Amino acid sequence: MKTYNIAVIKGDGIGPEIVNEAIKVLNSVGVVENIKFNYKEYLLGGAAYDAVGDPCPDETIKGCLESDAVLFGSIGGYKWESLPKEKRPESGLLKLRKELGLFANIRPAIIFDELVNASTLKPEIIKGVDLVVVRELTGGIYFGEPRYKDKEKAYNTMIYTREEVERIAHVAFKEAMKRNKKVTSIDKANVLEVSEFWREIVEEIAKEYPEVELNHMYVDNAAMQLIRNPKQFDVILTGNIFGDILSDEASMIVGSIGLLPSASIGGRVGLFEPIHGSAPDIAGEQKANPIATILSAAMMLEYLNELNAAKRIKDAIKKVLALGYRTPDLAEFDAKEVVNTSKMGDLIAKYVKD
Ligand SMILES: NC(=O)C1=CN([C@@H]2O[C@H](COP(=O)(O)OP(=O)(O)OC[C@H]3O[C@@H](n4cnc5c(N)ncnc54)[C@H](O)[C@@H]3O)[C@@H](O)[C@H]2O)C=CC1
Ligand SMILES: CC(C)CC(=O)C(=O)O
Ligand SMILES: [Mg+2]
Repeated sequence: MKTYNIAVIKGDGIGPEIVNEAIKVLNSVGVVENIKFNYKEYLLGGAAYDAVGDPCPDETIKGCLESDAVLFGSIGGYKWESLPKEKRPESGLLKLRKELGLFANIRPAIIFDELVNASTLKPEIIKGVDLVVVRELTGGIYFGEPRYKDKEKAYNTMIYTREEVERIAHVAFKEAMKRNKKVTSIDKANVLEVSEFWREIVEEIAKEYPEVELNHMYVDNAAMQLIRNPKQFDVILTGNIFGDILSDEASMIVGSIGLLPSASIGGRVGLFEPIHGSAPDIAGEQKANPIATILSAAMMLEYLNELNAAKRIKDAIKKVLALGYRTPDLAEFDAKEVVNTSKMGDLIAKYVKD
């Protein structure tokens, strides 16, 4: 039997609800695939601030580094919005990503055939969508110095170094080599020097991957093209803020933000989390869709090279959707039965054994 030590960070808002379902599914698939998971919980975000006065305690960083992988829910909420920035949950998450060296965030947006009607876009536009956003995660404007705010002015700095662009470009081109060999690099090079620089370096790295077709797109056009014709994209390579925004947009192409998982890699240990936040508007109500987190657990299994177990989870999700079970976010799309967070987890945990 294989054993993995998993650092679990439930976080705030819907975080505990969705992570509980992912653990339920992992345990179920572990039984059939002979895998044991040892979970150890750590605090991050608002929960960590409330407990120890720090949104990213050293113990959490250390615990993650000592684990085989990290499973994370979400952080943030109204309660902590007026704290000084360094004490806010979001700062805790940014610090954790930086400390763990997780510079690459892989966010696949793949339509389930069972959900082709689950979009405001026409089925012919979205059927077959299979794209992945490769988002730079530890640089750009979220981290750039100087940053400043007073009553009269405020600013942030979008900065990328050569090394940062090179390494994320390699991740995107390698991803494209495993897929349809197309990279669209998204920037704002018509206005920003940092984007011009990004573009030049991406062009240089592209020479090492002659089989991959590279094109560039301005981010405003990309936001429109994602809706107009999402199937033109294979791998989207972009910076921290643009990737954050475009991946939330991409989630609505496939039906709901509650469906998109992610893997953050680049350091000694990978971290797996849904792309969405802590959804304080529905927290504690068992309304959240846990599929994004369960798919993140499947990405974690792929990272651990447990490919059969990962496939079982993805197949089980398809099966449950095909049977017409929907959480409230997808209730209006071919639902035979609307179920809560826990019931959705139960169903997926049941069908992973089939
Ligand atoms: N990685 C993380 O932990 C992230 C944390 N946040 C934080 O989360 C808090 C809320 O941020 P928002 O801008 O409202 O974004 P959000 O992603 O939490 O929620 C946006 C909307 O999507 C819905 N939603 C999100 N996840 C869902 C799910 N699994 N099932 C069904 N509906 C879902 C919410 O109910 C809400 O209406 C903030 O404090 C924000 O900073 C935001 C994004 C990422
Ligand atoms: C809350 C932020 C720190 C990040 C974010 O929105 C994301 O990673 O999707
Ligand atoms: Mg985001």
